[in-house]
Parts: sequence; C-alpha cells; structure tokens
Amino acid sequence: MNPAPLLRLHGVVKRFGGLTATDHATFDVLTGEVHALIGPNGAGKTTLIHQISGALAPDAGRIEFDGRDVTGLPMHARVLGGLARSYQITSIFRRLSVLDNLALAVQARSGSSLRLWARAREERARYEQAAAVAQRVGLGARLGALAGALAHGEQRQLEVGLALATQPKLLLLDEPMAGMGPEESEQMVHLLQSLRGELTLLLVEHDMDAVFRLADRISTLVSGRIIASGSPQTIREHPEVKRAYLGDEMEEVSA
Ligand SMILES: Nc1ncnc2c1ncn2[C@@H]1O[C@H](COP(=O)(O)OP(=O)(O)OP(=O)(O)O)[C@@H](O)[C@H]1O
Repeated sequence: MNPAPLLRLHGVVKRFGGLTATDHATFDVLTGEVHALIGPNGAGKTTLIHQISGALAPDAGRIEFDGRDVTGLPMHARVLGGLARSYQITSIFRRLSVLDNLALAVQARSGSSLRLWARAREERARYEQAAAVAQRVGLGARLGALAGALAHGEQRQLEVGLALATQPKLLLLDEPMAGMGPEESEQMVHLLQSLRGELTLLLVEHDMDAVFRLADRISTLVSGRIIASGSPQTIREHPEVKRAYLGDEMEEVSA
C-alpha cells in the first residue's frame, strides 16, 4: 500500500500583477518521502514554497497538510501543526551561540515568546534538546561558537537544525546547497539522507546530482505549472521535462 499524502496541493495560484508565478500547481508529497521540486529559474518554486509555508496566501487553490485544509492558516499555526521551513541565513541570531539559537527554536515550538529571556537559560531540558539537535546536524562540537562566526556550510546546517528543533512532520528546504562548495554540499546531502525515515522532506534544489541522489520522487515546475511528478527514473526520461529543464544535464548525472 502506498503511504498517504502528507501534503496536497490542488490548483494553487499566485499572481504578481500580470505575472502568474504559480499556475494551478497540483501535486502530493507522500508521508516519509524525500520529494524534490525542480524547474528552471523563475518557474515559481520559491513562490510555491512560500505558499506552502504560509508566507504568501494563494489567489486560488487549496493546500492540505496532515489531513487538514491549511490554506487560510497563518504561518505560525502551520509550524505548530508540524510544517517547518528552513529559512536561509536570515533566521539565525548571529550574535548568539549555536546552542542559544537552537534553544530559542525549541522554545518557539511551545508558541510562547514572552518568557523567552527570563526562562530560557534555566530550562535545562530545552538546552538538552537543543544540544541533541546540534549533534544531529553535525554541530555538536560547535555549541559555544557564535552563529555569525560559523562557516557558510555550518550556518546552513544550523538553519536545518532550527527547523528540526520545532519537531516538524514536514520540512521545507529552499536550495539547501546554495553557495556551497563540493565538500559542504556532500555534508548537507549526508545530513538530509540521515533525516530519511524521521520526517518528510520537500526540497527545492538546482544541484541535480544532489536531487537524484536524495529524492524518492520529483515534481517539475515550469512556468508555474507542475508538468510531471514521479520517480527519479520517470522524471529523467520524461520528454517534456527533458525539453523544458533537464536537457543534456541528465547525461552527466549517473543513473
Ligand atoms: N514578490 C514578487 N513580486 C513580483 N514578482 C515576483 C515576486 N516574487 C517572485 N516573482 C516573480 O515570480 C516568478 C517566479 O519566481 P520564483 O522566485 O518563485 O521562481 P523560482 O522557480 O524560485 O526561481 P529560481 O530558481 O531562480 O529561484 C518570477 O518571474 C519572479 O520574478
């Protein structure tokens, strides 16, 4: 039996003036899978991720998460429901340590921020969870380092940790390998591989080597529309996907 869909998009639309960024996008992300969203520059991938996270309201369509219609829910309600997005570097408090950043993210899960500074340091359990997440994302030896002093790849690991600290069912990742060298990318691929089975991942990524190594299924977005969803093999061989995006690139990605 196939796993149930954790996330379902039905005809999701976003218009910016005369431009239709997402154009009746429809696809499912199944529970437990690593799902990659690929497509050319400007296809609407980031816009779609914003709509799923709740940062942008769709002009039309429906988004279901974990059996509920979340289309009208604000972002924080989606986070509390288990839908987390790994934000790029902007979400990190650069003048706080790795551990403090993670402890704040653990605290955010409780939905309260008022008592943050008064209680965060006293709450041993929270810091223990934060340290466990740091270990999980490969930053176990960097707990006391200031986040702003981390290498680029480590900052991206921390971002994943901040999202994991909210204990999500689904983690949205927008270009987790962006700006990384080969060694850092490799580390991120390993980190994401290690999350397999723990939670569901939806990943936007241009690094096709990483995509084809990680993804159980892939959806291809072109001009705001999902033109194909399926296994890596199906996508690799899909004539329209090849024409619109992958082209000769696939010949370089090992089968
Ligand atoms: N806030 C905005 N206002 C106006 N137009 C926007 C806005 N955000 C995105 N767009 C436009 O919507 C289209 C889709 O952009 P989006 O960033 O979602 O594509 P993308 O697939 O993520 O691209 P890339 O792979 O280059 O990151 C583009 O034409 C972009 O210029």
